[in-house]
Amino acid sequence: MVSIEGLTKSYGDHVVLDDIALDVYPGEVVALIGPSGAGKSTLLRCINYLETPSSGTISITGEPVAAVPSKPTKAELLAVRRRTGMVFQGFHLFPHLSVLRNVTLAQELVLGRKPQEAREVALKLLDRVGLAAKADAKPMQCSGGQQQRIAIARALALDPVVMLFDEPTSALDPEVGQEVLAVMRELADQGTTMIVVTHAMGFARKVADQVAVLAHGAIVEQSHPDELFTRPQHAVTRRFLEAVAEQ
Ligand SMILES: Nc1ncnc2c1ncn2[C@@H]1O[C@H](COP(=O)(O)OP(=O)(O)OP(=O)(O)O)[C@@H](O)[C@H]1O
Repeated sequence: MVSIEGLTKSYGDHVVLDDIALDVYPGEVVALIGPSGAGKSTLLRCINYLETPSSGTISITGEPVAAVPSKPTKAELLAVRRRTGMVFQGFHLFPHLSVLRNVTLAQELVLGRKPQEAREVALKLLDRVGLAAKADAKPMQCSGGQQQRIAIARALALDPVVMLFDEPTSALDPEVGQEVLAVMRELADQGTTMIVVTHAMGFARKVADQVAVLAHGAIVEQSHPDELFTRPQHAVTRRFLEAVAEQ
C-alpha cells in the first residue's frame, strides 16, 4: 500500500503541493487528473523521490520512503527505486543498448540479479508487452508506442510495489497511445498497483478505481470514476471535464 499524508512541496515561496493525502491499496489504479500546472507530475516525482518533498510522509508497504525534509541517503533512494517503477512521457531508453539490455540493466544494478536471470525476466516481460521479437533491436528501430512498452517492461522488471505513470501516452499519436493504454489496462486487470497521471479520460473512466483531481497543488475531489465523471462535485472538476471534452 502507498500512503501519503500531509505532503507539501514548495520551490522557494511557490507552494506546488499543499497538504496532499492519498492512499492507494494493493491492486488499485488511481488516476491523477487536473489542469496543467496543478502539480500532478510533482506529486508523482515526490513519491519516488525524484523530487524531495518539503514536508509530510510517504510510505510504501508501511515503510516511510525517507525522513522528510532531509535529502534521502543513497540507501534510501535505492530502496525507493526498488519499490516504485516509473514510466515517463519521454521513454528515457538507452539508444546504444539493445531492447533486451535496456530491460536487464537496472535489474542487475538495482536488484543485483545475475545476467542470466535478468535476461529470463526481461524476455518474459517483453513477451508480456508484445515485443519479444524486438529483443535484439535498438530502441530507434522501434516505434514510439513500442518504446513506451519497453519502458514499461523495464519498470516492471524491478518487481515494484507500485507503478507510476507520468502521462505515458501524451507524446504519442492517439492510435499508438491506445496500444500503450491497452498494455496498461492488462496490467491493471492482472492486479498491478498503479498511479497514473493522464489526460486520457477514457482510460481514467474505464480502468481507474479512484480518480483524484488536482488543482493548485491540492486534491479537490476524489472518487470512483462512475461518480466523478457523471456527478462532479467541484467547480474545478466540472470546468476541467468540460475543457477536455471540447478538445
Ligand atoms: N523544478 C521546479 N522548479 C520550480 N517550479 C517548478 C519545478 N517543477 C515544477 N514547478 C512548478 O510546479 C507547478 C506544478 O508543475 P507540475 O509539472 O507538477 O504540474 P502538472 O499538473 O504535472 O502539469 P502538466 O499537466 O502541464 O504536466 C508548476 O507551476 C511548475 O511551474
